[in-house]
Amino acid sequence: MTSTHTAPAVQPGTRPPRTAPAVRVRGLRKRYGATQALDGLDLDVVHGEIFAVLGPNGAGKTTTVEILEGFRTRDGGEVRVLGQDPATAGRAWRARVGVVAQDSRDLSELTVAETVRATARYYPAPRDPAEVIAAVGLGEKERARVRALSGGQRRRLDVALGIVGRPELLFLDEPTTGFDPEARRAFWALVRSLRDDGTTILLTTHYLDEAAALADRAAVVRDGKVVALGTPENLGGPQARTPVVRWLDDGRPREERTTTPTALVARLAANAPAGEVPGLTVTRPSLEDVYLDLITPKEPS
Ligand SMILES: Nc1ncnc2c1ncn2[C@@H]1O[C@H](COP(=O)(O)OP(=O)(O)OP(=O)(O)O)[C@@H](O)[C@H]1O
Repeated sequence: MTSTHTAPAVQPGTRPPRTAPAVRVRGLRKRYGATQALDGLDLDVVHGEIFAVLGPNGAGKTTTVEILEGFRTRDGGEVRVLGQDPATAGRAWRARVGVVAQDSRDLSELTVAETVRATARYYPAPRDPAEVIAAVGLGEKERARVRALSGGQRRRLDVALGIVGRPELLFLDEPTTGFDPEARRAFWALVRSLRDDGTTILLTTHYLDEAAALADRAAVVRDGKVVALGTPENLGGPQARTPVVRWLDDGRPREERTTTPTALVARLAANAPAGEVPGLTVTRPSLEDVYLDLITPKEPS
C-alpha cells in the first residue's frame, strides 16, 4: 500500500537563461565485442526541457545515457554535456549533474533521512533533504531503514538522491519502474516542477503514456541510432497520425489511411448492403501505435 501524497513544488531556482544546448551528441559510437550498441547517434537537448529517449530493449538508451553521465567510455563521436566532455570532466561538473540510474543503490542499514542527508553533503548547494523526502512522497518513511522499503519506495529514494544536489541536468533512466499508478502521477508532477524550476531532464522510459505526459520532445532510438525526433504529438511526421479506417470487404480485412475518414465511411456505407459496413472501425494512431511502427524493421520494398 502506498501512502497518498502530492508532490510539492521544488523551490524556484535563480539560474540564468542559457543559449548553449545542455547536451550535444554527434556521431556517437560504442561497440561491445560483436555488438554495435551505438552506431552514429546524434542528440541535442535544450536547457530547460524534458527530453525522452524511447526505444526497444537493447536499442542503446542506457549506453547513451551512461556515456553522457561519464560512467562509460565511447569509441567515437563528440559529446558535450553542460559544455564539457563527460569523459574528462571533473568534480565541479559532476555536482551539476543528477543521476537516477536503472539499478537501485544498496544502502540498506541507513534510514531514508540519513541516506538523503549523507548524499546532500557531497554537493555545494543541496536542496533541503526533508523537503526532497516529502517531494518524492517518503515523508512517512524518513525513519525507515532503506532495506525495509518496498521496490517502488526504494525507487523514489533513488529519485530523491538524484535531485538533492540541485542538479542543472537530471538523468532519469526508467524512473517509474515499479511505481503504482498514483505514485507515477505524483512523480510526473514532481518532474514537471523540477522542469519549471529550470532543471533540464533527460528521461528514458518504456512507458509511452509517460513520454506523452512529460516530454517536451522525444527521440526514438533503434539499433544505436535516432530514427525519429519530435514532440510527442508530431513524432513520426504528420502522416503517422492520419486516421485509419478498417472494414471487411467480402470477409477480407481492408484498411485505408485518410485525412477524411467521414467521407470514406459515408462512401462505404452507401455501397454496403442495408447500409451496415461489416467490421468498421476508425482509429487515430496513438503515440504507442506510432512508436511501434517506428521500431518495427521494414521489409525492403
Ligand atoms: N556491458 C556490456 N557488455 C556487452 N554488451 C552490452 C553491455 N551493455 C550493453 N550491451 C549490449 O549493447 C546493446 C545496447 O544495450 P543498452 O543497455 O544500451 O540498451 P537499452 O536501450 O538501454 O535497453 P533496455 O531498454 O533493455 O534497458 C544491447 O545489445 C546490449 O546487449
